[in-house]
Formats: sequence, C-alpha cells, structure tokens
Amino acid sequence: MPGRLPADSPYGRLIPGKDSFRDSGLTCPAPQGDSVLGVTVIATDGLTKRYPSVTALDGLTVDIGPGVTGLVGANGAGKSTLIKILLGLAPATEGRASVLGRNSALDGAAIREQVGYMPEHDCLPPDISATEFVVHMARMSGLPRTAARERTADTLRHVGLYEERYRPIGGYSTGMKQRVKLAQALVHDPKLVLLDEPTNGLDPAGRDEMLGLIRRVWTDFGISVLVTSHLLGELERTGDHIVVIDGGRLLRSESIAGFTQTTSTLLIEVTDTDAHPDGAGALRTALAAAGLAVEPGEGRNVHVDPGEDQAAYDTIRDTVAELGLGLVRMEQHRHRIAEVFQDREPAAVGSGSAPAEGSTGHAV
Ligand SMILES: Nc1ncnc2c1ncn2[C@@H]1O[C@H](COP(=O)(O)OP(=O)(O)OP(=O)(O)O)[C@@H](O)[C@H]1O
Repeated sequence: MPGRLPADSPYGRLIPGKDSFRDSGLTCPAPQGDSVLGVTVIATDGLTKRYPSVTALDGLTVDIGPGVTGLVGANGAGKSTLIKILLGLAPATEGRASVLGRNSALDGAAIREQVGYMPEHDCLPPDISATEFVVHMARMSGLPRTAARERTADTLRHVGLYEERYRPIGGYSTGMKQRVKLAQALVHDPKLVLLDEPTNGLDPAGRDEMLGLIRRVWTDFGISVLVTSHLLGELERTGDHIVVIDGGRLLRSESIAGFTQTTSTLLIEVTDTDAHPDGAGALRTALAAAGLAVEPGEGRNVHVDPGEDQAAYDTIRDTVAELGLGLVRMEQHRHRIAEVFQDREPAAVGSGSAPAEGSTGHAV
C-alpha cells in the first residue's frame, strides 16, 4: 500500500487514492497553436504573505498560461513562498491563488495530485538508489507497483540517468541529484511542474543541460512548467514567458518575445584575419570613418544603427569585403532580457552570483 507523507514533506505529496493516471505515458505531445492561448494555469489575485518580520509576497496579482514560465527574482524575492502557497503547503495572509482552476487554500490535495514539485534544497535520502526513491515517490502518488516501476524507468531515462540509477544517491554529483529531483516531480505524469531553482549549484554545461531538459518537459510531454531562478538571463532561451518579482511584488510579466523585441540596431559578426587580428575592432573603425553610427563596444560583435539610411547595408558589406574579413552574420539586434533591466533602481537589484562564462545568466 502506498504510504502518506506529511503535508510538510519537501515534495508535498498527498495520496490521492486513485488507481488511474493520465495514460499518456511519456508520449503526450505539447498542445500547439491557438489551443493553448487564453488558458490560465496559475492565477494569483492580491496575494500577500506576511511573516512576523518580513512581507514575503505583497499584493501579487499575475496570470500564467501553459508552456514554460520563468519566475525570476533575487534571493528573498518571494519565489519559494509563492510556490508553497500555490501547492497549498502554506496559507496566504491575504488574497487568493489558484492552480489548474482550483483554489490553493481549499484544494491543496487535489492540486498536488496534478502538479509535480521540485524543491530547491537538497533533500534526497543518501542511502537508497534513484530507482528506489523515484519508485517510492510514484507509489506515494498512488501509482500501482508495476506502473510505478515502469514510469520510474522511463522518467529516469528521460532525465539522463542510466546505470547510475541503481547506485546510492549519496554518491551522486549535484547535477545527478538535480535530475533525480526532477524525475520525482515528473513520475506521476502531472499537468504542471513547479521547479524551484533547478540549476542551483550546476556548472554552465550542467545548467544548459538542465534547461534543455526543462524545455522538453513542455515540448515533448505537454507538461507546463513554472521554473524559478535568480538569474535573469538564464531562462531567455528556455521559457515562453517570464514573471519578474521583487520584494514580493510583480515587476513585470511578459512573453519572452516581448522582452527581447528586435531593435533598430544591426548586429554584425565578422571573423579575424592575419591582417586584422581584431576583425571587429577594425570594422568598427572603418565603419565610423565611413560615417555610420557605430555603437562603442568590445568583442566579436559590432553594433551599428543605420537609421533611415538604406545605403548603410551596402556600406557595411563593402567595408567588410575591403578589409578582407569573413561576414559571419548581419541581423537585427534583439534585446537580451538583462538589458531591459539595466536601468533599474539599485534597490531592486538583489544578490546572486553570476554564472561562469558561457552560461546565459545574469543575476537579477
Ligand atoms: N518560514 C519563514 N519564516 C519567516 N520568514 C520567511 C519564511 N520563509 C521565507 N521567509 C522570508 O520571506 C522572504 C521570501 O523568501 P523566499 O524563500 O520566498 O524567497 P526566494 O525568492 O525563494 O529566495 P531564495 O531563492 O533565496 O529562497 C525572505 O525574506 C525570507 O527570509
């Protein structure tokens, strides 16, 4: 018989006592196109959570639809508190929240049947294997023994754990542990997963792999994702939508495309040559001498604002050719999410270590 975890279990499992699950296994395609538009997966209205010494959420009102949504905020912004309220694991002081159309304050158990949760902190038992642990969590969610084993094998394979899944978790790397936490959130085939800082502690390559896995949870299986991060740029390539909170308040809620609108600026990337070991620098100098509005900068990309001057494109092409550089790309520059927040008030900028070179993150 499946057991029952206390409500304060880090995984928030409560036993639904049901004997059937969505039978889509791991093959449910993501809904596409208009069919997903206008559907609210998570909604909050004036949501407030006050602890004795701090207000963690302050009148938060936001609607979140299907797909991958990044919930971004500095450490202490209120992300984990929001997740706990959504799951019905903590009461709000004021306001209301609903998940998949159910009231979080009243229907927590029903919500947790349909939602997977990956906690932020390390809370895995070190002495048992990933397989044993995930089977256990599947059983806790009410899956019969055989189905629990099958889905555990499928899910661990999906997150990229193979032979290691039979070894004790205590010997796993941080990345492997994060994968186990993701697997247990997915094993009961939820409609939505809430992932709290899943890239924490990972190196840049590990972050990219985890973000790719998260993206596929939606594109391959149609499971919506709310993923938190304190790194603003990290979710740029992974998410469909970003919600930014600060001090428990909504700063911005927008599609990624909205954040990263194209600008009028052209982005030009060129190769270096023996004659011009700094190809981009040589191009900047030559284009400025030709009268174009070249933005100051370093690195391999050159930014030029052509304004209304259609001849600018020809000038750029001809200048690259005259310098003997290779033209790798010339396209309209898109804002990076981090640039959108560059002019923010210092008070709104929180802590958080920026990841190493090569990752996409910028601390909020
Ligand atoms: N149980 C609690 N009792 C008192 N204060 C709390 C409690 N839980 C959270 N807080 C406070 O509420 C604020 C928001 O915390 P929360 O954990 O939601 O932030 P977060 O955005 O998830 O940050 P982090 O990534 O650092 O966990 C913080 O100031 C935190 O110290």
